[in-house]
Amino acid sequence: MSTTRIAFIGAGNMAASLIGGLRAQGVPASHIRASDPGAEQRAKVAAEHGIEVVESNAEAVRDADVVVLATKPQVMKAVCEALAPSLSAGQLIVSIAAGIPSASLARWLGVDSIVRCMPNTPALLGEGASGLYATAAVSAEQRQQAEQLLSAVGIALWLDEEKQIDAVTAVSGSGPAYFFLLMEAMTAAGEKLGLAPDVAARLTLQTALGAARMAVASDVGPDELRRRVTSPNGTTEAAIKSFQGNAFESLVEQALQAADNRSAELAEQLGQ
Ligand SMILES: NC(=O)C1=CN([C@@H]2O[C@H](COP(=O)(O)OP(=O)(O)OC[C@H]3O[C@@H](n4cnc5c(N)ncnc54)[C@H](O)[C@@H]3O)[C@@H](O)[C@H]2O)C=CC1
Ligand SMILES: O=C(O)[C@@H]1CCC=N1
Repeated sequence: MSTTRIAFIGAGNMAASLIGGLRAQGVPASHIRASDPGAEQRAKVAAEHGIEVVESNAEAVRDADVVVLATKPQVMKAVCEALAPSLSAGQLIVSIAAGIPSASLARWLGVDSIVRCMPNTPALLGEGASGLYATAAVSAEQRQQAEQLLSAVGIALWLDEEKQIDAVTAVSGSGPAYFFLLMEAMTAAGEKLGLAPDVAARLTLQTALGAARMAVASDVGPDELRRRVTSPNGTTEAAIKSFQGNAFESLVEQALQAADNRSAELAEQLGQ
């Protein structure tokens, strides 16, 4: 990783999270370059992370070992077709775009070595969770390069089938937003119960942090940790009964299914 040169095509939210995580892990600014058409975005990411952010995608990929495609899925075809003539042999393509199949990327770019991955924004703090899938043409060394890139910013798990990327998108790619939604809802409910807004917010955030840290550190699963909070006939039981009476698990399953479906739909719509 220390000598690998990485180019990010698109310097938006997810790219900035990855860049921030890599910089925090000690990857030198001189080894990371990004491109983005937005002047404000270029200035922001350059200032925040001390890296060069250029307007031209072709310039960004010059001398890069790894090219990370980090634009929205909707512009990926145009971006790849315009970028194809600027790529060099041996460069590894890593796409973080939701939905877009590796076969489409390979066709648009004229490149076979593609790693599709689905990271998430906590990468910014080194707490990311990514699933990775490599096409058959990706060499062992390139697999290692991709894994090093993503494991520098959190956990990185290989998948056997490309289709599983849709499920990873539903669980961890979009997942931070589900927890943020729960935090928003708990804070609002705490306020309704009479807490000052900042008190409700701080208690909610610290509880989320504490619960996540406990779940990660514990040798028992979240089900047992939940049981330990739940006194018979107590307050937690009342709340959990209310959640379950309102089909909480089924709600979560339906939400993740919707994300998985949307990922497949993006592939159908945008992968042609
Ligand atoms: N935001 C998230 O939590 C996650 C996003 N992703 C994927 O990451 C990709 C980027 O998503 P975000 O960062 O959220 O979007 P974003 O909109 O914040 O970033 C996209 C960036 O691409 C730039 N861009 C547009 N056209 C371009 C072009 N022709 N050449 C170069 N750059 C161009 C935009 O100016 C923008 O800054 C998407 O494909 C998304 O599916 C994956 C995992 C999580
Ligand atoms: O919402 C999206 O489509 C992207 C992919 C996963 C998280 N954000």
